[in-house]
Formats: sequence, structure tokens, C-alpha cells
Amino acid sequence: MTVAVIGAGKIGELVLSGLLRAGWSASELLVTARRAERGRELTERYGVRAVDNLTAVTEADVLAVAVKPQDATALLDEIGAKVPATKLIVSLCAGLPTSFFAARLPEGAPVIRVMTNTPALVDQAMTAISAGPHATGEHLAVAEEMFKPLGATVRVPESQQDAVTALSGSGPAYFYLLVEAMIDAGILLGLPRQVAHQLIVQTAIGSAVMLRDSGEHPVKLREAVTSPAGTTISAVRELENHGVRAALLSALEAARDRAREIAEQAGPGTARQGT
Ligand SMILES: NC(=O)C1=CN([C@@H]2O[C@H](COP(=O)(O)OP(=O)(O)OC[C@H]3O[C@@H](n4cnc5c(N)ncnc54)[C@H](OP(=O)(O)O)[C@@H]3O)[C@@H](O)[C@H]2O)C=CC1
Ligand SMILES: O=C(O)[C@@H]1CCC=N1
Repeated sequence: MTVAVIGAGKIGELVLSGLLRAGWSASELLVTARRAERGRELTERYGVRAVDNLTAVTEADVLAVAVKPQDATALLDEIGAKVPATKLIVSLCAGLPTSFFAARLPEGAPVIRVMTNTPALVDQAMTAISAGPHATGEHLAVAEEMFKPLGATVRVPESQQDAVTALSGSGPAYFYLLVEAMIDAGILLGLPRQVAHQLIVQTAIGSAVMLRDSGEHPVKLREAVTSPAGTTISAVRELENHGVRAALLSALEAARDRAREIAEQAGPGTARQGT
């Protein structure tokens, strides 16, 4: 099976490098980019062939579309009508429903929508996969074969993909922001930056592994840290006073709404799926 990453920018490169780490051969992969220089860079770095979009359409079995949503209309104007209905389209684009692709592809072309995230770089991605028009169980299995080596995968109805984008697609950014803020807090408390960095990064890793491996609810894990009349509860009171919980609810709702807006701006074929 040959996979072409159409629009191999940051996310496209993560997928490409993950597949190579998982043992895919460079000859099973193709990349495209707008700038020839970007294609050359990927060829030098990974030994994969950089081709134009139409060559990718002809040669690859799976077209993994990783352009920005705002560039998808121009891309599909170029390739849409030339994609044989036998090829599987896997969209990594935030916001764009599979109906957007179906409206620009020949009748019968199977489309799958995925939302992955940047921890793919260390094989710890969270990827949610949804079947769109004409996508069968076999097509979903192909998408899983591509994304399982990069971390965990889950199948979700497409109607949940905007929420998934707000949670796990953008999620790494929220954790990095928290880490950055806590390192600054360490500086405020007089710690050297390097020490504050080490303390918080290892605390983040330890907490994440406990969340994953203990099977405990986060409330229980937090309660175990929070001693009566102790230090933690003093900090928790400040977090609640500053509305951190409400801020997160609003923030993720805003991310979900932005995904919807991207779809609306993309044009015909983007009627929202489900709720
Ligand atoms: N960043 C993230 O954490 C996540 C991003 N996504 C989604 O992934 C997609 C890509 O995002 P990201 O990697 O950050 O963006 P980038 O801008 O880094 O990558 C987009 C790539 O698409 C290329 N491109 C644009 N138009 C064309 C075209 N017509 N033909 C061929 N190549 C083209 C660009 O080429 P050139 O470099 O030459 O301009 C660029 O390399 C988006 O849809 C985003 O929603 C999904 C999950 C997480
Ligand atoms: O910010 C974005 O639009 C993309 C989608 C999810 C993560 N990054």
C-alpha cells in the first residue's frame, strides 16, 4: 500500500516520520508540498519521493490530506475530479467534514476524517477516526493501520469530531501553557529556571503516567495529594477563585466553535454532521 501525504507540513511530517519509525519503507510513501524546497527538504531528511499532487493521486492508494483547512478548496479544485473512486481519502484537516470532500470528489470515493495530535512525534498521539461517505470497515482498518503506530486510536462518530479537535487535537497546547505558567511560578518563588523546568516536566510525566496506569479518577488522584490544612488546598482555592475550571470549559467550547466556523467558511458541502 502506498500513502501520499498531500501537504506535508508539520502534521504531515509527523505522520510520515511515524510511519517510517513503525517500519514502513520510504518507497511506500510519497509527499507533496506547495513549495519545491519543502519537498526537497523531506526527501533529504527521510528518503521519500516528493511529487506533484496529480502524480500522488495517480500513484498512491491512500491520500492523506494534511493541508490547512483554508487551503483545502484550492487543493480539491486541482485534484478533486481526477481522484479515482478507488482511492481512500484520509483527511487530517480540523473542522472540515467529510461531506466537504465528497462534494468535490467523484461519486463513490471513500472519505475518512481523523484528528490526531502532535505527541505523534514520540509515538504518543491520540487519534480519533470517523468513517465518512462510502468508507467501509476495511477503510477504517487502513486508517487504523496508519495511525496505531503513532499512539492510541479511537473510532468516533463524525458528529463528535469538532469536540475531539477541541479536546485532544488542541489539547497538547493547553498542557504546554500550564507547564509554562507553572515554571514561571517557580521563578516567582525563587527557583532557578532550569530547576523549575525539571521539577514541573517530571511532575507532568509522573501525573500523566498515573492517570493512564492507575485507572483512578482524577478527583481521587488529586484528593490523595491534598492534605487537610495543607499546602495543596491553599493553591486549589486560588485556582477555583480565578475560575480555572470555568475558563477551561469556555476555552474548549471556543475551540469547538472555531472548528464549526472553519467548516462554514470552507463553503458548500460543509453542513454540520449530527449535534
Ligand atoms: N498542528 C496541529 O497540532 C494539528 C493540525 N491538524 C491539521 O493538520 C493540517 C495541517 O496543519 P499544519 O501541519 O499545522 O500546517 P502546515 O502549514 O505546517 O502544513 C500544511 C502544508 O500544506 C502544504 N500545502 C498547502 N497547500 C497545498 C497544495 N495545494 N498542495 C500541496 N501542498 C499544499 C503546505 O506547503 P508549503 O509548506 O509548501 O506551503 C504545508 O507544507 C491542518 O488542516 C490542521 O487543521 C490536525 C491535528 C493537529
Ligand atoms: O489549531 C488548529 O487549528 C489545529 C487543529 C488541532 C490542533 N491544531
